[in-house]
Amino acid sequence: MAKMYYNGDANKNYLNGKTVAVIGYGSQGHAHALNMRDSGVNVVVGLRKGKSWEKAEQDGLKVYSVGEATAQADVVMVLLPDEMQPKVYKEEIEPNLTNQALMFAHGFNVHFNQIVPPKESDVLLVAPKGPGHLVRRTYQEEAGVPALFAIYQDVTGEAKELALSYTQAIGSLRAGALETTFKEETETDLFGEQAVLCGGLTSLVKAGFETLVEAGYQPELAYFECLHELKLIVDLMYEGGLEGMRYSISDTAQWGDFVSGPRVVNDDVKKEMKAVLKDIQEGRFAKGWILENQANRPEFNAINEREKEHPIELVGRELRKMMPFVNKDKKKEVVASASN
Ligand SMILES: NC(=O)C1=CN([C@@H]2O[C@H](COP(=O)(O)OP(=O)(O)OC[C@H]3O[C@@H](n4cnc5c(N)ncnc54)[C@H](OP(=O)(O)O)[C@@H]3O)[C@@H](O)[C@H]2O)C=CC1
Ligand SMILES: CC[C@](O)(C(C)=O)C(=O)O
Ligand SMILES: [Mg+2]
Ligand SMILES: [Mg+2]
Repeated sequence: MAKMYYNGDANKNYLNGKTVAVIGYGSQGHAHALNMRDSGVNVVVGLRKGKSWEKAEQDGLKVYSVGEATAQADVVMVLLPDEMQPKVYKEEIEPNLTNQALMFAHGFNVHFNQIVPPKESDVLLVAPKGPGHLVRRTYQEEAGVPALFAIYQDVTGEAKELALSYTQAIGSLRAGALETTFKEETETDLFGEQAVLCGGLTSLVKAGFETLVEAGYQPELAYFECLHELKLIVDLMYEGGLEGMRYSISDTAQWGDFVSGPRVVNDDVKKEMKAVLKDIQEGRFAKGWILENQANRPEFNAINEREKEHPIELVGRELRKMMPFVNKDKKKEVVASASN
């Protein structure tokens, strides 16, 4: 089994007297900044003027331009959207780097050579394995989201101490962290979000919903069956793995799980998953995403608009209005993140 790191493995004083600049205040940025602030770390936020700037100030944080935040920090955590990072790094972060440690939450830009860090800096990543809003919410619940950390460059000999101390300060050592490389983090994160967590899941949900609706069943029922209940089932998997979930479902469901699950996610699906992984490993996915951004995202925007109008979204929006308990906390987060 891989070596796991928990709270007892971190030097909790390592960040004392140091300043951490969190660049960006979106999903991950707000969570890292607030969790570290609440853990007693001196945090500043680096941003451009706008919605996030106002929000970070309202949250009681000190906000500066990206360059000013970088210049005064000992540690610089880059939490801008991946596609924005190379430009902001070149124009505002790099000119203000002396020997600060440079950190990321995803290895994409370093691994695919879009950012070439200076030789004088420790370079590392701390990547929570969960959405930023849950990194914040679980921290407030005295829990945490697991994380990966990786050292790309260790000039001071202290990079691992920093990684662990940082991981502790955002609450992730409560759940456990493990060491990886920039390559492994980048490739597995991209694969997970494309094949399983986001791409695989949304396609599975839509295909199930469409199958029921096309067969004449009520859309509201199909929404409850294929989307709403998914959270309840996944919560059981989160708590007790596949076995824990199967304990709670009927034996009829479990038999259907065994015999029909592999018919749906069959060998052809796995073959396609392997092809997706290969595109990631060989840089084709990264190249396509970089080019899509250079062209101002024509395909991304078109698909995004189309997806918002999918019947499952239309019916879901109406049904959730009648279930305020479903998103009483999330409502605030979604409104806030929509403004980022
Ligand atoms: N989302 C997640 O949960 C996860 C993300 N990651 C990684 O974390 C990193 C951050 O991702 P994520 O949190 O999703 O990013 P977001 O899209 O949520 O970040 C948006 C933030 O970046 C700011 N920003 C954008 N452009 C600029 C700019 N030119 N100058 C200054 N600030 C700017 C925005 O400010 P403004 O309001 O002014 O637009 C906003 O505060 C990425 O590397 C991602 O891969 C890793 C694990 C999970
Ligand atoms: C699953 C998507 C993710 O990788 C994440 C929340 O971990 C991301 O890039 O947002
Ligand atoms: Mg991820
Ligand atoms: Mg990701």
